[in-house]
Amino acid sequence: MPAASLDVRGLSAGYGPTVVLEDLSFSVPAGSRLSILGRNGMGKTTLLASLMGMTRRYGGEIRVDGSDIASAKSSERAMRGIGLVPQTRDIFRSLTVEENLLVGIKGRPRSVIEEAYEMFPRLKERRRNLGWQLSGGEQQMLSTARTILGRPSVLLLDEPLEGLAPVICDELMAAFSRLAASGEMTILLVEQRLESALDFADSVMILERGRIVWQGTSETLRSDHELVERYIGVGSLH
Ligand SMILES: Nc1ncnc2c1ncn2[C@@H]1O[C@H](COP(=O)(O)OP(=O)(O)OP(=O)(O)O)[C@@H](O)[C@H]1O
Repeated sequence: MPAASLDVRGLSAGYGPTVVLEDLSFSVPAGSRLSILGRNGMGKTTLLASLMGMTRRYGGEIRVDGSDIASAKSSERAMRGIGLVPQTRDIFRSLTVEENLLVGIKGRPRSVIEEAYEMFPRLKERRRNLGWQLSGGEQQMLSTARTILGRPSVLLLDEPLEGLAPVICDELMAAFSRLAASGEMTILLVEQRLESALDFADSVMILERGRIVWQGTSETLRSDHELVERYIGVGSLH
């Protein structure tokens, strides 16, 4: 599937009776990259989960290449091109790397696993290791690779760098940039590391208490220290 556009209009969502996201509207053109920023607990994970159909929706539209998927179940959204790499790095701990990847190929030939190994050569070295034997960085690579083997047209990455060593973060960000440059996916990245988020994205959205408080280009945000301090935190930019 080629990259798809994402248009969200008036999205309100939450958990049970709790409304977390209120009236969000934004657009991400096909093949572009959006970083989603904001302090802890502001609704970033809830937004990605809502795009994947894992929360309760109170209203609004979610259009992928123009067609509304807001009422579709998670499994149907996955079929229609949404792929989520969750913050929890969901992998099967008792399966090998290769078995985990086989789960992600969705009916494509087994040989496509090589695409994952090309993206993350470390996974090839570890292909017979069990999920629980992997480092945090390798688990993130596996979780990402498994989602990507399903060829999503809109990829959602939830804090992929959390808790990882700088050298692994660089490796992952380079892989995400290569994916974005391929033009095959539209990518939404939730990331606390501001420099990485700005380097990666064309545009940025800041959430505060479940609302969008700022949208603009990475360049504009990078040069506006007051804005960064107000919504993200003092000393976030180096
Ligand atoms: N399963 C849940 N049930 C009820 N409330 C929840 C649930 N998950 C998150 N929340 C609440 O929703 C709000 C937004 O949380 P969310 O995890 O989306 O924020 P976040 O910006 O991703 O934060 P972080 O950077 O810490 O991951 C918080 O007030 C949180 O307590």
